[in-house]
Amino acid sequence: MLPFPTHRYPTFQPWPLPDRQWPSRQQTHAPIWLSTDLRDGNQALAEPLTVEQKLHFFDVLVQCGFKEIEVAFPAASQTDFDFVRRLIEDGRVPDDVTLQVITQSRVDLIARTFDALRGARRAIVHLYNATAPAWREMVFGLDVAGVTQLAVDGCRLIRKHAQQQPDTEWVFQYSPETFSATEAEVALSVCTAVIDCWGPTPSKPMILNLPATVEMSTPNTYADQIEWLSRRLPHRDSLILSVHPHNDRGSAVAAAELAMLAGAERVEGCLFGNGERTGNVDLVTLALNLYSQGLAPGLDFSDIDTLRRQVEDFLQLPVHPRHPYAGELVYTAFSGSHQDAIRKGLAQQKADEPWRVPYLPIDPADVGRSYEAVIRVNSQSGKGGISWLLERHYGLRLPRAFQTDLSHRAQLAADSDGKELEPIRLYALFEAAYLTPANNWRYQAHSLSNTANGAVTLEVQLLTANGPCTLRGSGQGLISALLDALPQAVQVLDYQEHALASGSDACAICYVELMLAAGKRVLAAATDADVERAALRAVLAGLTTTPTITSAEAAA
Ligand SMILES: CC(=O)SCCNC(=O)CCNC(=O)[C@H](O)C(C)(C)COP(=O)(O)OP(=O)(O)OC[C@H]1O[C@@H](n2cnc3c(N)ncnc32)[C@H](O)[C@@H]1OP(=O)(O)O
Ligand SMILES: CC(C)C(=O)C(=O)O
Repeated sequence: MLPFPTHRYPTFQPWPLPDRQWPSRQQTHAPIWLSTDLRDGNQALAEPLTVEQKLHFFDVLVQCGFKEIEVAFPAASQTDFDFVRRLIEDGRVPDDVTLQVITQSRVDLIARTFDALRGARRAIVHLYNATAPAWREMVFGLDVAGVTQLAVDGCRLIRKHAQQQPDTEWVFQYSPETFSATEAEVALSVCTAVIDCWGPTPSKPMILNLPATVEMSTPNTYADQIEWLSRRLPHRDSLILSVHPHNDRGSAVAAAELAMLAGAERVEGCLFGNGERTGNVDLVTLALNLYSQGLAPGLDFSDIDTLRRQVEDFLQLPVHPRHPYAGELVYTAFSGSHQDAIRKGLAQQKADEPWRVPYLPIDPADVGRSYEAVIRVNSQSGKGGISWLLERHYGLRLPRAFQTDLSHRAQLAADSDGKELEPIRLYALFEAAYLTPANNWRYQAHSLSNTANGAVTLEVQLLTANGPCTLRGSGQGLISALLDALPQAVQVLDYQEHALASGSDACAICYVELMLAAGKRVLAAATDADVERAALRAVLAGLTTTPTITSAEAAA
């Protein structure tokens, strides 16, 4: 890289718009969407789609709810031409969907474009030519008047062909390609010439599409360009102002959003941001950004995973795991404090109230994602996430001391495994630490009877290494009777129980935190179909099991 890149990359000069209005506007509705997956997206593939693939992709786009779909550059290849014919001849275009095709301003290409569209109910013919200085000088060898003439000639020719096929409802679209790199006055004069040539009316508007063919500047600068032009264009009420942002600087979505505030009524882009170089603007992100602000996007992405897989399959390109809304990892929290907040948020979120769950911009369920994927555990995770997973998958509602203790065990396991801990692994850690007594004697049976003074007496049969043995005690309840029966001094610091999901053999779980002799704190648990047995077995399991918590952990 150059130490001083000033001369190689001159700073982009914004168009002058000191009284810009767009920063204080708010988006109130979705734009008209145009999917150019089958044209701009397709032209960016190493292996462009076949007719069959395009047909399938077209159906997917229709299912998403697109009403305008740029399906081809029909004059570019036989495949594109045949595809347009198949759509029309096989009657595959729903009545509320309009086909769009693109052409350069060349006599033969325009003629072939109209041949491809013969018999279409309604079609948008999209004419483009670049207008920015580098393209004028290096590509066309033309001055401003020359590129203006190229556009006007194309417009006239399109009108002539349209008149020859009067059964189709024609819509004209013009793009000053490289608009955002064009000088303000040049963009205005070329667009004005084309508008005057076509003669749109409010009832028969034309589409004026203003591409950021190469993203040249910050999104606010693009928005200024859109507002600057929008205010000066003739016949503004007869124009549908459209934008077509590319993502060279990684800010195409922001550029489209600000452009809409600045007056754009229509957005052209691709699913998941496919397209030339760094891609076209991602329509999924744009639409779901609107959705997350309470605006109906008019596109349906309620099964985002299926859509993502379909598109990956068509394009043979992966969608990044962190792609907004659609990536495999975007509804997943690994880090402890995020997991804790999400778990608390999900527990408190009510179905019919505004979405407030921390760290999740939308409810994953709205796009068909499951809650299971929200929290995953690795060495960066804390007790909140671990508890949430054990609750989701095994119905365990861990008391706080267990959460803290198990999270330390999980940290050690994650460090030594060197990978994510699945719920089954977490349960195994829980089982080994608290459910599996490390002592060599086992509960066999018990009997509990009430005494006249409201107390209870308890008899517990154990099987020890030396044979059967019976413990006897009495107290105000089951646990105090058991403590009375035990030969050693034991204190129960915490006792909690809850029912487990029906259908399992074990229908209750008891958790105990015990204080043994010499200040040793122990955690133990037991599951059982009978809650009394679960309680007794939990305390008995704790007497010699290894799980201990340090005083620092206990304080936490
Ligand atoms: C930004 C965009 O995405 S615009 C859309 C771009 N999409 C595509 O190009 C995909 C399909 N294109 C193609 O298959 C081919 O380019 C074709 C079939 C359209 C044309 O092919 P060819 O004529 O063989 O060649 P090629 O593309 O190299 O032609 C460039 C010529 O077109 C001219 N040209 C480029 N754009 C335009 C335009 N909008 N209007 C008129 N002429 C144009 C160039 O100046 C150049 O002219 P020259 O040959 O006199 O120097
Ligand atoms: C022709 C236009 C709309 C285009 O594809 C672009 O500028 O990227």
